[in-house]
Amino acid sequence: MKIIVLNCGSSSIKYQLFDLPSKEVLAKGLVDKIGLKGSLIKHSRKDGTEVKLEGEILDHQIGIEYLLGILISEKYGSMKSLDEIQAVGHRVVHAGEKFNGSVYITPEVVAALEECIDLAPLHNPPNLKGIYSITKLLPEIPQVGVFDTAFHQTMPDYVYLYGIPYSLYEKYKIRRYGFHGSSHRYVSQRAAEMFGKKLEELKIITCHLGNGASIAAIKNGKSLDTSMGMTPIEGLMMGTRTGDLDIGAFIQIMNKEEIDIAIANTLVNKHSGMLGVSGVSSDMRDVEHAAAEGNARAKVTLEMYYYRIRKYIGAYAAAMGGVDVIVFTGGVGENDSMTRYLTTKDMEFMGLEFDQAKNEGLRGKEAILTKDDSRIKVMVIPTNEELVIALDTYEIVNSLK
Ligand SMILES: Nc1ncnc2c1ncn2[C@@H]1O[C@H](COP(=O)(O)OP(=O)(O)O)[C@@H](O)[C@H]1O
Ligand SMILES: CC(=O)OP(=O)(O)O
Ligand SMILES: [Mg+2]
Repeated sequence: MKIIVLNCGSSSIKYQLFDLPSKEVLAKGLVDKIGLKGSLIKHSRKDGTEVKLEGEILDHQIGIEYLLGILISEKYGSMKSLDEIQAVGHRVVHAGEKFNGSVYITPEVVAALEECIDLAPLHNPPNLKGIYSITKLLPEIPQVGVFDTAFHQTMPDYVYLYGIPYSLYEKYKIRRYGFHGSSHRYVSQRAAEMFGKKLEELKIITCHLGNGASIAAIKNGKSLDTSMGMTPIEGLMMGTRTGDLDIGAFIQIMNKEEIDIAIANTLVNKHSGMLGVSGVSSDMRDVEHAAAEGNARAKVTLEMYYYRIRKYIGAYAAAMGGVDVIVFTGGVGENDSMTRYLTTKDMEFMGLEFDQAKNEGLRGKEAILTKDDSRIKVMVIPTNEELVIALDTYEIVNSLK
């Protein structure tokens, strides 16, 4: 069965064409700078054929028309006709309290996701544009929604409630939801396989460190807690997002700078985090480079970044009454040996014996980074959110038959 996986962001679409059940990726690519100057598609096929096409891509639907065109083109395509596509799976960031798993998309599901726009104003609108576009372009094809929030719906009420008047939760569903659920789910399952134990018997801390970053405490296979909250701003310091911030400080900033809600939102989402503190970049490699050249603000940015992760690891170990595995994933977690070392060193007191020889220089592949007799294992597991989406889509579409 051929399945397209779409991850529609505000100005980009990441896509992959899967063959299931073989799990083979037949093609993948990125439509970038949608609605901006210099929009383009980068596409690559299983056999290594690559192509970069520039064109006017004014909106998501045009972007999807382009990518479908490439998928069936004679020169770069992987299919003879669009009739070969049997399902489309979408990453949708926010599904509120309605869904604790992936679902077949119906008009009712679309309406429920539209209701979540206020909870994720930056993410849900482009995700929905992907669904609207496929509904128009391929109306007969079943679509499945795979939600970032779904995996964390197991969090108990004392974890997800904020200390605000309860009526605000009742009226507006203001509570913690958590994100990156497909990634936390995937790497925790892989960690159990690599450990050779059942997921239901393990206490796992998963650190998803990409541009957006979150940590989860997964006890007996269920998400107990995660660092992101109602929005993907809470928790770790990220590329451009603040992470945890005193609301009093935020009110002061709005007051002193005389900024409105829209600007304040941009400030905490796009101009903060590593970019805001360092003044250099939101990209870990650039900040590390600047720090190595002696840039003091870049150095303190890195220290802040590592420290927050350590603090959450300690908190989650206590919350779960112990930890068996700590997993690193996402662009930073998979590639950056310095981050892995500085966030887990000196933890012998809790039974973690880090092995720097195994860590140094390791990039983008599965590995265990602790000494063989270390009670707690530290692992690197490259995430694969697209595969999770493809597998869920496959299962749901098969169950419809
Ligand atoms: N070799 C590397 N060393 C350090 N950081 C890296 C490396 N490769 C990628 N990164 C970092 O990973 C981050 C992007 O993570 P990624 O998971 O790809 O992002 P996204 O959340 O957009 O999917 C960037 O901060 C980037 O600097
Ligand atoms: C929810 C979220 O933070 O997603 P991303 O990491 O893709 O920005
Ligand atoms: Mg990612």
